[in-house]
Amino acid sequence: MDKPIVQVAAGIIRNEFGQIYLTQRLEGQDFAQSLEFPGGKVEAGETPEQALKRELEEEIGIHVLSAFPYEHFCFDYPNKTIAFFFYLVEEWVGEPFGREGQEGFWLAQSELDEGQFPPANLELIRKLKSEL
Ligand SMILES: Nc1nc2c([nH]c(=O)n2[C@@H]2O[C@H](COP(=O)(O)OP(=O)(O)OP(=O)(O)O)[C@@H](O)[C@H]2O)c(=O)[nH]1
Ligand SMILES: [Mg+2]
Repeated sequence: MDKPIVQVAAGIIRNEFGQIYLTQRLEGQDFAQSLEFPGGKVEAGETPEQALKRELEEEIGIHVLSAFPYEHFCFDYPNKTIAFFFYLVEEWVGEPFGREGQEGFWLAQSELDEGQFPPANLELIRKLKSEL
């Protein structure tokens, strides 16, 4: 059987100090405990940008004012293929926090460590670090 293709929209939320807001995936989720860029699955009838805005409200309680496409790629996991839409978010209202009980924190872009993220994030983290 063909693997399902899931679309995921996530935000690279960067503040005026060049820090990025990350959250830790919860116990019971896939890749529990690994770090992630907040976001989630695009639902039927949504554009990736609409999904991004909804997910960032739900997961970290911010209202996104503008988001720019940063990277789009597909990654094959054993059980599914994920089509990722990563956005750079530098304008929002509210202070992000782990609204679903997950840990959240700011980290300097230079301190990102690809080893702490799911494998799909490898090239993205390298790109973010290479741009400094
Ligand atoms: N949000 C996010 N998901 C990622 C990243 N990297 C990565 O491999 N993923 C994978 O992409 C999928 C995202 O789905 P999710 O679990 O966040 O979906 P969701 O928020 O809609 O949650 P739900 O399905 O529990 O309601 C997961 O399989 C997750 O492991 C990332 O940086 N951010
Ligand atoms: Mg999510």
